[in-house]
Amino acid sequence: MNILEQICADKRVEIEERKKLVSLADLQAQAVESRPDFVEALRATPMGLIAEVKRKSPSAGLIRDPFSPSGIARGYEANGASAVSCLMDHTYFGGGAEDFAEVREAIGLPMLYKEFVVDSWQIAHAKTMGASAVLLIVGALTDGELATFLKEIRGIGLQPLVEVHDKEEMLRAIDVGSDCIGINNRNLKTFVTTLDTTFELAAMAPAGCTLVSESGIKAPEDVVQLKEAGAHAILVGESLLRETDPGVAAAHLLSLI
Ligand SMILES: O=C(O)c1ccccc1NCC(=O)[C@H](O)[C@H](O)COP(=O)(O)O
Repeated sequence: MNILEQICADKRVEIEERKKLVSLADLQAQAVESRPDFVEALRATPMGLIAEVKRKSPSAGLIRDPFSPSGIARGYEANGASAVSCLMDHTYFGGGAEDFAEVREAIGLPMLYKEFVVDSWQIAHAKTMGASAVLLIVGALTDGELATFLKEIRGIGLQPLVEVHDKEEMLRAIDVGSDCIGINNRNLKTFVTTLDTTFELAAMAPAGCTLVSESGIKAPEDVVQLKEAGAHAILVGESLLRETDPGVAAAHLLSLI
């Protein structure tokens, strides 16, 4: 089993346990305020920045300690981020609902529910948490699951960010009608990370689609190259979180755009 399969297998068990405490119907019955538009925010500047809040990852290990989700997110907001991605997974990324709620309270930017979605429960949960967008990883889903989850996310007024890593996944994302596609430069099976993934796949994105380049983005020059390749936005975590002031690092990353 590769790491993505392992995370998703564990996630299915976790969600079954969580459903025993809060059912899908309970989540769907909760009244929720509408949240700011994620895609509109990404398209409002020459290069949208989705800045990530995560403590650790399987590829990088511990990234930042001590860790203040709200402090980091406020820094991102003050320094030009368009949206914040918050990791929901605790086991592998050290995140969770507490981090998401803390960030939600601290900032007004749209938030991405960055999770390994394998069950409709998570989509309803994203809405109750105040997310604007939900990640769907094509490599972790069947075509049927992808279509169902995409419809459910849109049906409750949220926006799907559909993540791909190769040509076949890009075609699957397009076939199902994705209009916001994230090209992950990291192979989630091997952890090999190269911006060439975006350079190779960007031209496949349909006209009108919002294109996000994800992972391994470190320097202002990377951002210029990704924009030239057709990316409208970038998703960045580790390179910001390893700096003393992640907000200032975010501003620097966008400094050549
Ligand atoms: O990053 C990992 O190790 C990882 C492993 C398995 C599944 C997902 C994983 N990462 C998710 C991401 O791709 C990143 O959190 C995101 O794109 C930001 O990447 P980076 O700027 O390189 O932190």
